[in-house]
Amino acid sequence: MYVVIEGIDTAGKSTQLELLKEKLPYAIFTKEPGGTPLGIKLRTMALNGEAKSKIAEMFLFMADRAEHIEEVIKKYKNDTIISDRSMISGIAYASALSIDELINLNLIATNNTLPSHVILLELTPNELKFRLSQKENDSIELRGIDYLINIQNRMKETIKRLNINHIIIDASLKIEEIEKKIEDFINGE
Ligand SMILES: Nc1ncnc2c1ncn2[C@@H]1O[C@H](COP(=O)(O)OP(=O)(O)OP(=O)(O)O)[C@@H](O)[C@H]1O
Ligand SMILES: Cc1cn([C@H]2C[C@H](O)[C@@H](COP(=O)(O)O)O2)c(=O)[nH]c1=O
Repeated sequence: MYVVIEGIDTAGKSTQLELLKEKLPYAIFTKEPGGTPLGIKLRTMALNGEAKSKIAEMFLFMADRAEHIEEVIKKYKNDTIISDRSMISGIAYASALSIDELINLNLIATNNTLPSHVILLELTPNELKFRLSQKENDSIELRGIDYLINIQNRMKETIKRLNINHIIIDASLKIEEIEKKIEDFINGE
């Protein structure tokens, strides 16, 4: 089982992952970007805004993804893998290209490996504004509310086009309510 938790910055992914770690101690927890030794270096480059070209930035994330698929997802394919982000973020955030072009490029990077379960935490613009105001923002978060809400719409469109098994959860619900919905989805209920 290859489960991914998706959502724009501050949607609550880390909060839910911490709860899942307690519940599923046998699962492999991983993330993009930065789930491998090479990925840690690529993550720093991408998030520090070192690439001036949007296409170069996209390839930094895509190199991270290709390494992550090979070194983590394929290696543990018979286990329960839970990943913070996936190619869905890759396609949604790389808004310089069309979704169809990005699907093709990402299927090369992932060797056609798709998640079996996608959990998307969906934020309202107001809740996003509040949560961003409560933290120090990295170079991507500094792009603002409209940018991130557009990315969230692209995430929904990407999930639709890939036709993946998924659940969209209102990220403003109470933490325990979200936790229960995720648990039921993973357990196939
Ligand atoms: N259901 C919730 N209701 C209210 N606040 C929440 C909820 N879930 C998480 N938060 C708060 O929102 C903030 C962002 O949460 P978290 O770090 O889990 O998000 P994230 O999706 O992992 O963010 P990022 O992608 O930026 O790392 C934290 O302050 C967290 O406590
Ligand atoms: C996979 C991926 C991620 N991003 C962006 C999304 C976030 O702003 C950061 C990652 O930070 P997090 O705290 O680990 O969530 O990177 C992106 O732009 N492109 C991608 O492919």
